[in-house]
Amino acid sequence: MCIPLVVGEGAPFGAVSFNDLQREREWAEPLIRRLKMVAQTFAGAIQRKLLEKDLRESALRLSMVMDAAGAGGWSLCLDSDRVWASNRTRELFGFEEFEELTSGNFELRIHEEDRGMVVSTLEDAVENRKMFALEYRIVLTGGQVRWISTRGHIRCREDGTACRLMGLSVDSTEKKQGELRLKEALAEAKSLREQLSHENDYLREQVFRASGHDSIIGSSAPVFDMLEKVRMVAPTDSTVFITGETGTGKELLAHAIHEQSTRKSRVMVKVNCAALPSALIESELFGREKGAYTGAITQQIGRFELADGSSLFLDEIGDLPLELQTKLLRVLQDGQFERLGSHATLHADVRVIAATNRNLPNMVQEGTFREDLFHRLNIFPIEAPPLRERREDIPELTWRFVQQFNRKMGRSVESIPKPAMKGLKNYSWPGNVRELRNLIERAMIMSQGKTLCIDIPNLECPCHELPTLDDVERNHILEALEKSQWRIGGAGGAAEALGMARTTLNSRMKKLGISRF
Ligand SMILES: Nc1ncnc2c1ncn2[C@@H]1O[C@H](COP(=O)(O)OP(=O)(O)OP(=O)(O)O)[C@@H](O)[C@H]1O
Repeated sequence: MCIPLVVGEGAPFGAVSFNDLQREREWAEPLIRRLKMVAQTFAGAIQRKLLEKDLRESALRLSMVMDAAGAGGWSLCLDSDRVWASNRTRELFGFEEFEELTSGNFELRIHEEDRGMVVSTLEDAVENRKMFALEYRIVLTGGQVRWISTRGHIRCREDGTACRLMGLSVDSTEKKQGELRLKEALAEAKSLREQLSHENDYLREQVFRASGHDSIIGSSAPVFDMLEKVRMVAPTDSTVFITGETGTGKELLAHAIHEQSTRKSRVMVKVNCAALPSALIESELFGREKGAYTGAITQQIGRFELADGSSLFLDEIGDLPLELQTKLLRVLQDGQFERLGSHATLHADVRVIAATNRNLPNMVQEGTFREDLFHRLNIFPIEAPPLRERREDIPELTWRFVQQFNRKMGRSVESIPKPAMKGLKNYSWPGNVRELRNLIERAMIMSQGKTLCIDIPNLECPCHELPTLDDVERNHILEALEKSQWRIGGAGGAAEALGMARTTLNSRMKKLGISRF
C-alpha cells in the first residue's frame, strides 16, 4: 500500500490532499491513527538508539576516568559466575583482552596466603549485603607479586537477594611497599629507642656512681631518721624541702628521693639558683622565645618543660630573686607558666625538690623571701644533719672515700693510723661531708704507701674558733681512752682515770659519738 505523507496543513502531497481527507473523515481517521502509530514507533526506536549511544558514551567516559585513576572496574554475576572486567582490571590481573572470565580465574591469581581471607570477606559481604574493602597479593604468570586494593558492594534484586558483586581494584604495590618500609623503619626506631633507653639507664647509673651518688653513707640515728623520711615521701608527688649546712649531702638526698620515686625512669633536672645570673634564671626556668630579648637568638626550652614527667631539683632556692619567687609560686600551685616573650600558657607535670643552706624563716622575716612560697615549699621538710652531730659516721664515710679514691687513682691504701682517725672524728667539720671527702682526696695524693698519711696541720683542732664543750669533752675522753688502750672499766680503765662510773662513761661516749672504730 502507498502511504501518503503529510508535510504541512493544506498542502496536497501525493495522491490525496489533506482537505480531501478532512472531507472524507471516516476514511481518513484510521489512516491518521495508523500514521501516528508508525511515527511513535519510529520515535521510540530513535530514542532507544540515542539512549544506547548515551549509555555507551557514559560507560566510555567512566572507563576513561577509571583508567586515568588506574582503577579497574569489574562485576561478577552470582548466577552465571561470569565476570565482566574492564581493560584495566585485565591488565592488573594479567588476563587477555577478550578472555572469558569467571570468579575462578581471579581466585587462582590470588596469593595462596591471602586467598582464604579474600574468599571469606566476599562471602561475608554477600551474606550480609554489605560493602567490602580488601588488600591482598596476586601472583602473575611470571611469578611477579602485586598488591591489589579492592573496594566494592553487592547489588540485590527487588526481592533482596544478592545478584551481583561490583568493585574497583587498584594496584597498591607501591603504597604497600612504602607502608612495609615505614613499618620496618618504625620497628627499627623502636628498637633503637629501647637500646638508647637501656644505654641511658646504664649511663645514668655510671654518672650517678662517678659523681659519688651511689649511696648515702651513715648508720647514725640522725641519718636513719633522715632516710626514713626519704622512704616515706619519695613515692608521693609532694614537694620536698631539704635544709642543711653546706656539704651535708642535700643534693645526694634529692637524688635519693628521685631515684625512689615513680619518676625515676626520667633524669632529674637540676637548677642552681645561686649559680645563674639573676637575668638568666627566668629563661633557664621557664624558657624563652626567639627574640624575647636582645641576644636571645634561639628558642630555649626551660627546665620546667624539660622536667615534665620528672623531678626538678631547685638548689639554693634561698638565692632566687623576689620577682621570680612569684612566678615559681604560680607553677607550684597550678603547674602553669609562660616562656619569656610568649603569652602561650604551658603546663608541666613536675615534682619539685628544693634545697637551701640559708635560713628561710629568717629571710621571710627580713622580707627577702616570700612567705607564701616558703609555706608552699615547706610541705615536707627534711634536714640533712651536720657531720659534727653524727661523728659515729666519720669512720664509715672515711673508708668509703678511701675505697673510691683507691679505685680512681689506682692506689691501695689499706690502713689509717688511729690518731689520724681520732683527729678526723674530733674535728668540727664546718664544710661537713664535702670537706671530709676533699681532705681524704688530698691525703691520698700525699700518702705514698698503703697507710693513709693525714698530715694536715692543726688537724687535732683545725678550726680556729673556740672548741665547743662537747669537743673538749670528747677530746678529754678520747685521751683517757688512748691511755687505757680503750679499756673502759676496771682498774686502770678510762672510767677510773676520768673519775666516773663505767656506765656513765659509756653513755657519754654514745652521746658524743665516740667509738673505737
Ligand atoms: N651521707 C653521705 N654519704 C656519702 N657521701 C656524701 C654524703 N653526704 C654528702 N656526701 C658527699 O659530699 C659531697 C657534697 O654533697 P652535696 O653536694 O650533696 O652537699 P650539699 O648539701 O648539696 O652541698 P651545698 O649546700 O654546698 O650545695 C658530695 O661529694 C657527696 O657525694
